[in-house]
Amino acid sequence: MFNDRKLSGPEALMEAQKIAFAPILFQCARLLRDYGIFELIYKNKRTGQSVEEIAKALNITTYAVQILCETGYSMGALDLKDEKYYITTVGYFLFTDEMTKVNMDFNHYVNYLGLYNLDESLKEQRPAGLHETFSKEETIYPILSQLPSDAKRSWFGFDHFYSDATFGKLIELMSQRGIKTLLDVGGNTGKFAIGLTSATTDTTVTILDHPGQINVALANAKEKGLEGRVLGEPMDLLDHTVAFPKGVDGVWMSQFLDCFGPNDIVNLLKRSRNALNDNGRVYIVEPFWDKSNPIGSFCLINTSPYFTALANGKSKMYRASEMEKFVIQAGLEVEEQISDLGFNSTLMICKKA
Ligand SMILES: C[S@@+](CC[C@H](N)C(=O)[O-])C[C@H]1O[C@@H](n2cnc3c(N)ncnc32)[C@H](O)[C@@H]1O
Repeated sequence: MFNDRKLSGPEALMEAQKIAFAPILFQCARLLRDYGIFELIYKNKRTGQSVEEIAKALNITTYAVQILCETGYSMGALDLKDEKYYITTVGYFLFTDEMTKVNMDFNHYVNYLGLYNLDESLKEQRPAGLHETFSKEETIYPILSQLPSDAKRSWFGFDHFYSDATFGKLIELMSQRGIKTLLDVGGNTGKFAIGLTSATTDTTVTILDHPGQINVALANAKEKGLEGRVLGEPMDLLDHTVAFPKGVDGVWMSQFLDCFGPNDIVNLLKRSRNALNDNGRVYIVEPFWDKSNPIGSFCLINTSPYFTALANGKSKMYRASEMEKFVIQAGLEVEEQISDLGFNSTLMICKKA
């Protein structure tokens, strides 16, 4: 998928340099965006902008403009002709594309410093980057709502960008299934629970998550007049001795199982199976990277090291074929798979085997 084009030796060596200098390109691209340089050059796309014009318009030094624009030129985001900078399509996407923006913010504010500790994280199977930057907790999840404001905004921005893109279609699908009782495991700030209960008259959704997230979800539900239909049970979902509430029509897990390693996934699926009534189903929503387009696969594969260094040291973005094995190990079987939901997501509907 990624290596179809044959490169000449010099082209391959240039690609290798882009990787070797990736952190520098990344930081310069971010500041070209955040200082408004890309936008200014775009607005003056016919005439181009000199270093002096950019420095004057944005009230920054000519030295800063030179440093950032020269790196911008080297990465293919800017063109330089007759001492004037012009924006390229890559530069245009770097400051206008929403996916690029959430990825960049997530990588800067959440991942950048902690990724320095990827080595120990991999060897010691713990999020050493989290421990060096934000918290000594075992995983990032209990402290999500206490992260520094930029990190918190970027984490939730990243999470919501990818799940919001699927929720419209998923709510439409799920509201037609006649579900009365649903557990939303890892329901986060309640976006799906609120969406589904708003689209139906008799569905009740119980969110299982850390207390910080449940409090936010219940407050959000109350604001929409949905108290009593969106409920919450705070729990540490990694404590596999605690059963989920039983006799439900469905267990919903959206962008949740990728937060765990294989053993925990199988245990969570077993507990989900035990919660179902006879006709109940487990609904898994994941952006599997083997079911995605090349841009989606690239983003998903490169999200995995965040799980290693910052989130928990054990999990990753999975392939659908890996998840199918976990489903079988938990005594379930895949009844139906619906792909191409929003941003490369797949809904896997599972019943008791
Ligand atoms: C990536 S978010 C997914 C949120 C939401 N389902 C969505 O589709 O956007 C994972 C959620 O799982 C929760 N979570 C992860 N590990 C947990 C644990 N051990 N106990 C309780 N909640 C946990 C997190 O707090 C977070 O709300």
